[in-house]
Amino acid sequence: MLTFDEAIALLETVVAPLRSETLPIAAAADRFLAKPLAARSASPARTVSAMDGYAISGGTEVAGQWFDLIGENRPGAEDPGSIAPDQAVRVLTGAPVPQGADCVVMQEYAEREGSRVRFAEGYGPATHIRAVGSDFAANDVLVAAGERLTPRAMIAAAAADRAECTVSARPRVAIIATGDELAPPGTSAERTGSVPESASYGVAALCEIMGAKVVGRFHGRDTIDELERIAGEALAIADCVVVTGGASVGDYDLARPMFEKHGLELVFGRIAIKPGKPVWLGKVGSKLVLGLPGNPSSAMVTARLFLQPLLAAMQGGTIARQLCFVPMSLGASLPRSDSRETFVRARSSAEGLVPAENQESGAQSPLVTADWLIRRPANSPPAAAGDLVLALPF
Ligand SMILES: Nc1nc2c(c(=O)[nH]1)N[C@H]1C(S)=C(S)[C@@H](COP(=O)(O)OP(=O)(O)OC[C@H]3O[C@@H](n4cnc5c(N)ncnc54)[C@H](O)[C@@H]3O)O[C@H]1N2
Ligand code: MOO
Repeated sequence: MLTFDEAIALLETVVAPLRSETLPIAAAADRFLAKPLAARSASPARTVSAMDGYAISGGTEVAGQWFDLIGENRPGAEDPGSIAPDQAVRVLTGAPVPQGADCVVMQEYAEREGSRVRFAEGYGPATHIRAVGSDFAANDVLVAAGERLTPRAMIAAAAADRAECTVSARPRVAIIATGDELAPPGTSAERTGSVPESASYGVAALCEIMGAKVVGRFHGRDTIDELERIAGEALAIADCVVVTGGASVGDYDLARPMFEKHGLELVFGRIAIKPGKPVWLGKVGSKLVLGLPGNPSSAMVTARLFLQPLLAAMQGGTIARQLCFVPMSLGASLPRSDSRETFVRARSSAEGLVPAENQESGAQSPLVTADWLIRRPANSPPAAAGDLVLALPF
């Protein structure tokens, strides 16, 4: 069996960024940039005040000295003017400072008398002046290709002063849940032996959060004819097909066979991880097919570990960014781990990461609060509260 890292390396070889499109900045939130976004001009474009106060020269050493107040600069003022050493200009936050000024004194320190102003001791050492280009220079790349336009990055994107940007198209994903026993939520109690189909709901939500568009949802019964037909329909409408269940070695595990007629080329199958051993990846022409185990915890863990990086990479994002495991402190102990590399579902708390009690692949209720995955190498010894572990937001 492959290791997790070997499987991810293979995934990286088969995923390519999709087509791109140009959008108005306002419509590009949450999308991945396909072309770098460079600043049209510097920010600030002129040297400006960071406070409401008075621009003077003489720095922070002139407490008590009177200055002649010769004018006022507001944000947007076209001509910043200039001052001599005994003069001051009233400035508002964001206003250009006059030539010759080297300090803005906050108005809380000012004493005004007619058209004169002086300042109390202690107004320094900050000069409250933002130098031209101190945030970024003209032509600086503010958002690199492959970055996502998060709410934070949207600020920088708009600050670049461009009306449009070029982003990757949203991957179209079709999801197929396989299994005779599955029933849509709300109908399972009506049929003895059925279980609510849950795995695809987590997968679909993850797709949306990752910027993909879910273009089809299918439920396939465990007959090869029906599954082959559904596989064909899903491949026709999607860039990526995710199939849940039927991934293991049982007589009715048809997730891979259903794509064989369509020309499936396997990229990897069966990984030495727990949960998620049966996860597999294939290609049908330019389309990717990801097979997730049916057990809901396994499906969600493998969606996080494989589908999330895959969707990012289809949009030009980096896989490493999606799999950045960070050192975290354990909030409770962990037993010795299995002979497979293990991804422990845990919830964050003020004490550190607390592993969920139920680590069964079929468990569903712990997923609500398990917001981290702890990565444990195969055969790890027991770990105690306070120990550092590597973990990934889940
Ligand atoms: N002899 C072996 N048996 C199993 C092995 C093995 O190596 N040898 N692997 C086990 C592992 S690990 C996993 S994980 C499961 C996964 O198997 P499948 O992907 O084939 O999943 P199914 O058999 O279709 O279903 C397993 C389980 O999950 C429920 N399920 C399936 N789909 C959904 C869904 N969309 N929503 C909710 N629940 C779902 C299904 O009813 C079963 O209970 O195989 C082990 N077996
Ligand atoms: O590897 Mo399976 O996903 O543990 O139950």
